[in-house]
Amino acid sequence: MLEPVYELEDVTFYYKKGRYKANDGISLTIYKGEIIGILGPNGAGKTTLIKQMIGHLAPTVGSVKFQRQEVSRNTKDVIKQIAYYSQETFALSFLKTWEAIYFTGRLKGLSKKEAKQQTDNILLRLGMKAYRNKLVSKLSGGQRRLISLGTTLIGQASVIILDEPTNELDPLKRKLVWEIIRELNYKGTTIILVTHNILEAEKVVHRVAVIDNGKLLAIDHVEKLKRRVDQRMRLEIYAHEASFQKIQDKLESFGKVELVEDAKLAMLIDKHAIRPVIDLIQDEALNISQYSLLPPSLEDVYSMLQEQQRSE
Ligand SMILES: Nc1ncnc2c1ncn2[C@@H]1O[C@H](COP(=O)(O)OP(=O)(O)OP(=O)(O)O)[C@@H](O)[C@H]1O
Repeated sequence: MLEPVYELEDVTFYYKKGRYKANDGISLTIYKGEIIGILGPNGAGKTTLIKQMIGHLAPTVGSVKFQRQEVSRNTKDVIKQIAYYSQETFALSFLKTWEAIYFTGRLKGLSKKEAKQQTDNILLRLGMKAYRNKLVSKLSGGQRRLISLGTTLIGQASVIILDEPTNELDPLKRKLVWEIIRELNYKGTTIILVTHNILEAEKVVHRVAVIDNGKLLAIDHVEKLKRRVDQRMRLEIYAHEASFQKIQDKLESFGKVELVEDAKLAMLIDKHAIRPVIDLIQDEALNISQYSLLPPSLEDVYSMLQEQQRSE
């Protein structure tokens, strides 16, 4: 039986004395032991939603329950059971790295011995043992984010909310953080993950909630969401920037062509349109250096949902 951890019903939140609606009728359930990704563009309302889940904000309308308790009425109790990693500047910069983690553990109620043991393990796991006596203020931005993550990990909460945990990290450290997230989940921790890094998150999350304009556009398992676009393929085209416009004009009638990286365009095409599209891009005048056809990704689902919402 799936056990609900969070139950959100019709959550609506207004900023600026009721003039700005940041969350609009969001209903969803988060279950014990899952990794759920909350995806959405800047300003979609993700952080506002999370703030209501940890009791920093109370919903204007609707209800947010954590293990059947209304969060806004039991915030002290609820907050003890959750660890939250935010994007905000790390407040403990005046401490040494081990102190920042250790004292957070003590504040969470750990004994001296337990806090010390967990601090040592966390520093080791984060690859930060060599920096244990360095002031947090003297660390690089990425290292500081790791220590901030360390303060989230100490205390071993059963529910962890991570807001952009891989921001500012180099590829190796990002990989480490995804590994740690998987390990925590393997041990039973429920993980709620807010991220823009869809490509990386796709490999880790079980379910995804897509939010845009304050509204929940979809919530489902990654594979089920992908089935919504499985009659299509993703075409990636590498070309010189000077040819982008020509390529976009030529392929316009088959779908939206997006610039995804410096020299890369991508589009979703119906399976029956593959042959005519491939014929078109053979044109030497387009200066295409390489192209590939791939199965659709979570990113494609995400773009499709946004497009659908905007055209409604
Ligand atoms: N304190 C505030 N006062 C007024 N409006 C706010 C406040 N905080 C956020 N907003 C507005 O509410 C909307 C949702 O913001 P929110 O921070 O929840 O989005 P987000 O999805 O977390 O964005 P990002 O990915 O950029 O962090 C935005 O349009 C934002 O401008």
